[in-house]
Amino acid sequence: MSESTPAGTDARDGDDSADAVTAGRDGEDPLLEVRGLRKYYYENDSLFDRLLGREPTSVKAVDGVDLEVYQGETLGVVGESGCGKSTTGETLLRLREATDGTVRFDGENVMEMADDELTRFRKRAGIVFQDPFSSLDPRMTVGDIVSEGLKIHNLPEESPDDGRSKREWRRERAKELLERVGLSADQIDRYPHEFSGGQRQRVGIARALALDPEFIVLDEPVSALDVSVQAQILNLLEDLQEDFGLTYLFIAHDLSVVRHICDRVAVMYLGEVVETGPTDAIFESPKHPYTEALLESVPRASVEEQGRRVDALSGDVPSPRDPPSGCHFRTRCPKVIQPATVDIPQEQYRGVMNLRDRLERQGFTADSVWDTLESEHDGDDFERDTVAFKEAMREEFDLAGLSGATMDTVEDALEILANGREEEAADRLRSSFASPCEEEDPALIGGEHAAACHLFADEEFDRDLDPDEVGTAMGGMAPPEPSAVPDDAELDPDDIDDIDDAVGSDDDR
Ligand SMILES: Nc1ncnc2c1ncn2[C@@H]1O[C@H](COP(=O)(O)OP(=O)(O)OP(=O)(O)O)[C@@H](O)[C@H]1O
Repeated sequence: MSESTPAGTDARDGDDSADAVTAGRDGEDPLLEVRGLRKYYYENDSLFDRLLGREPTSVKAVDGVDLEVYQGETLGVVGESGCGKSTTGETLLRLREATDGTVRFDGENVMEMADDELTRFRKRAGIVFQDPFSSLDPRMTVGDIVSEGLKIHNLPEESPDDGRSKREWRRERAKELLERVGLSADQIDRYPHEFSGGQRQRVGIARALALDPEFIVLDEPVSALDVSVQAQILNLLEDLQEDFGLTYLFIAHDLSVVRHICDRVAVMYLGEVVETGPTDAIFESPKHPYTEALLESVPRASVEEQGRRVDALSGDVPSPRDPPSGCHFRTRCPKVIQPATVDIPQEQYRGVMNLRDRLERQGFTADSVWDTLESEHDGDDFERDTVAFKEAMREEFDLAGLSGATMDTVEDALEILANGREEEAADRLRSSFASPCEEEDPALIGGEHAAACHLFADEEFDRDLDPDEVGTAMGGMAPPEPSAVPDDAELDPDDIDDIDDAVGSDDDR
């Protein structure tokens, strides 16, 4: 795949997708509009690599993202680590050059901005980074850190009328900003190491505010902080938004944080937006199985709730060096669609697909199973027993209890695998169990609350799915239902209010 792949060449960039993402606030143009954003990193791409005959590999960190953020709102971007959230934030600010796509800010194409235009954009759009420990230069005082942007932009343009030098003006401005974020002006000459994590993040926020921006990317601004300090920083961000009319893109992996600060949410998985909608809709009736699984993974407060917690997101996010074909989530999706010829319990279909994925993409070998069986064997004379091998595999992949032709195919594949022919075993499973989810990357459809999932591929979300169309293809599954929402996720709004009173208490100063 080349860097120059034009936007609009795959299913995700089709008309449906465009309709979905433009269905924002009625008649209002977004402050920030992102279309078909791609950022691929290239590895093994140096002259040295080429001399050694190594093929360059692309890491599709962001792969066709559409977003819009309206004036004064907070759009949350959530997803597990490695889904491309930070790369999206940094690329849309042009801190990284995009591989493809457009970003419009207040109607201007950011990707085409040069020199003065780009400088003006950088004043209007800022960023707060996740890690308050590494994002502040330890050799600079907080005053210099906060006023650095002013200096770079040569502000103030004219010397102040009151006789102060530009430097003195910047120092005063830094003091005002420190106070505005809940620190003391007296702390201006201190160094980052003299501050707590929460205080450092306040410094990072003051730095982002220095140029009077309209739009700020908040890249996991509270993830590195204790929960009580998180609430204080979230309150501060909300106050600042109100006072200065700020617009935020708020990146987080923690849905409980997003719920209380975001107006709308975009859920990312492996470089793509898989669901987007108003925050309440996302929490109360998630549509995408990935969003449902993320919600299930939100820590519950009460012991009772913890008992109900399920390990909804098993396995790791696949590598963006080799994303799965079709729907990227299909290798972990509990609702992956069965082909029309198969109708087995969904857990077992998931098990078959897990085995296939391990064989096809994760280098799973029969030898590793034999080694385990040997290590569990008591006596000296271990003999390879295919029956024991198949039994172990059935247990590992939830394959017990199958019957008929499905069982025959699985048993066949396990027999082939036991003989060390991994590729052939995968082929056997693929020929009978390939899912429609593997074929095409689903488009983001559904208007204001949109999802990219084959379960909804051709229809509006609120209709009943036609059983003839998906019928056995869904393995007897009902169409997705709204998930229970953990109302008591870690940050209760009441907690935030309570903690608000504590802002300014000694523990964070
Ligand atoms: N400079 C780089 N070179 C190669 N790959 C990269 C580079 N930067 C990021 N990546 C990869 O791109 C993918 C997306 O990374 P990104 O940091 O945007 O994800 P994220 O969702 O923000 O995760 P996190 O919450 O861990 O920061 C990851 O697989 C990451 O390893």
